Amino acid sequence: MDQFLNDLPKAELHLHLEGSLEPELMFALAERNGIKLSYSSVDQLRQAYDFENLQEFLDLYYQGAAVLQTEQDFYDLTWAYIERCKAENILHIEPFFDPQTHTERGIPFITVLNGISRALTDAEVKYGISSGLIMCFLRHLSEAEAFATLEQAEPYLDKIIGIGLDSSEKGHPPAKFERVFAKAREMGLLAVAHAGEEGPAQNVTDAVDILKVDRIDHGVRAIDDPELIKRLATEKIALTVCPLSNTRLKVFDDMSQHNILKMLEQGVKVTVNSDDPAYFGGYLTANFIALEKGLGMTKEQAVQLARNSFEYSFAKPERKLELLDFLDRYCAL
Ligand code: HPA
Ligand SMILES: [Zn+2]
Repeated sequence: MDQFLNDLPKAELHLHLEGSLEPELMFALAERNGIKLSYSSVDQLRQAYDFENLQEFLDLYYQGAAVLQTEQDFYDLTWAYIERCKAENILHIEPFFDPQTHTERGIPFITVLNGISRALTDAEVKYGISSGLIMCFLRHLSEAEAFATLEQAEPYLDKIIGIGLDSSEKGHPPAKFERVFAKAREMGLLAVAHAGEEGPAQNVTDAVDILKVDRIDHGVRAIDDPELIKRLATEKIALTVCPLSNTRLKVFDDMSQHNILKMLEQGVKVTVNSDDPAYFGGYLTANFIALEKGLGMTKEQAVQLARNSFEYSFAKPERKLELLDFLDRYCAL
């Protein structure tokens, strides 16, 4: 089954590039850039990845991102993730990046964007992996700062397909970003938002009604509102669920408690994703394997989850058909 899940053609729709920064690369970049880390070794750093909640993770995640300085650093970060995609038969990706994490430290927006998008172009040319890049606003920062970030992105909209909303959900509800999401949608960008990860089901409803998102990131707390679950299913508003992230951040005590398969049975368009794999103990295949081990996910359910990842991706219609065809042919083997 592990090999079947690894080779299963799939897309990843919820992956923070900064969250794919492995400790080894963090140390290498720190050395390259003459930065002193507050951990003495890769092992010591890994041991610190023991989180009680989202905020404890975010504190380390922002600290780690400080080693990213040059365009080449952002290229190397992105390329390391693409090599994992190649190894796991991930054929389409829609990764997130957090420009404000970098611009706040004085790294120019264009340095970040160029490094990432050059790697995404190489992924297409070298491996045929298609992609769409999503720029996230940090919700603990102000609306004005989100507007300033959107303005910085404006000359480069050919390199960005959509906007997202991440960071601390508690205390920063979707409504805070209503106007900036409206502006971004007017500019032709698609929209997603983290909602219902640590926050209530109401945040999922508000992300749909107020931010008018095309997809919800996490969304697992929607289960608390049966009417919302029905609505997500009938309106085909997909959720990008991240099982290992949810157990590592104690959204669920144990994988056996996870509700992804329950939502799948209820007709919700759920997908599997890794979120921040360098911090949460595994990439996309590891998340599928965790569902098999912890929840008894069947092959048929795995295929449906992979199918959803293509169907609810933002890939162009021709590419979507091609991706679904890869999946059909794999299943016919
Ligand atoms: O899971 C997450 N939630 C919110 N913000 C994040 N930024 C990276 N990962 C996450
Ligand atoms: Zn996330």
